[in-house]
Amino acid sequence: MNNPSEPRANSSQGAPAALEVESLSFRWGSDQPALVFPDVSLPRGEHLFLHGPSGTGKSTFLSLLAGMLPPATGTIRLLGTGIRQLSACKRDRFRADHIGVIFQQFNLVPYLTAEANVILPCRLSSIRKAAAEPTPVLAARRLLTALAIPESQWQRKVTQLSIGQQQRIAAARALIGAPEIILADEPTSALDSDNRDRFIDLLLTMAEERHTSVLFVSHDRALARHFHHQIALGQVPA
Ligand SMILES: Nc1ncnc2c1ncn2[C@@H]1O[C@H](COP(=O)(O)OP(=O)(O)OP(=O)(O)O)[C@@H](O)[C@H]1O
Repeated sequence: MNNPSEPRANSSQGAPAALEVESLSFRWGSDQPALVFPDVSLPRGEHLFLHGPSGTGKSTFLSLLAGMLPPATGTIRLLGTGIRQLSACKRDRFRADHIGVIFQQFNLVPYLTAEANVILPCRLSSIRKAAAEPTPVLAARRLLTALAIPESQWQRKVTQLSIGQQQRIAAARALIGAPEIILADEPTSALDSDNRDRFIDLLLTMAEERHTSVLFVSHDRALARHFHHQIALGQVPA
């Protein structure tokens, strides 16, 4: 393990941390137990591996961080912005501009081609579009190539692709336009070992080059060695 540790307090010359979480909890219903999450402060450009048994709330945590669920208690700041203090419209804009999310269920647009799905964030955000160099189409093709999606598949609807190919399309969509934060929920669950290693290499190389912060959720503890920090979510609530 490469010096795994709790993510440390932000230290980069007063710049806001990529991610700051304090006293966060959530309840799926009034009859459901509270999910209680650890405090996290992840500096810009660093990456964090999150693991824990099934049902401990890893996906819920990512949805809270992405501003898609309202916490019961606590605060979440992304790049210094209180995500829940934004209006719904501004929150959507913030997410589109600054966060690449890889959902466990991929959330691809079924009637769009593989290439069009990857380009989508550039249609939703002028910041992502400007950062997708030299053009969104060429940036998308470069990512598809790097993730070993054959050119013959690029113009096919995503529903016609294998599950492992769909997961790599979802990964490319999160990476395009170099968002400052990547939230990845089990992003390698459907990949064979070659494709898993290729994706982690690409993700962490891009993170290094672009100073991107990554929160990577996985059951596979063997992957933790690739990341600066790791934390575990504790017990499945009774
Ligand atoms: N949409 C939902 N409605 C009600 N309860 C939910 C919902 N999604 C998750 N839960 C509950 O919240 C708890 C945490 O679920 P979550 O999916 O966040 O865990 P997880 O650690 O990501 O699990 P896994 O590793 O199996 O993906 C579980 O008890 C689950 O039943």
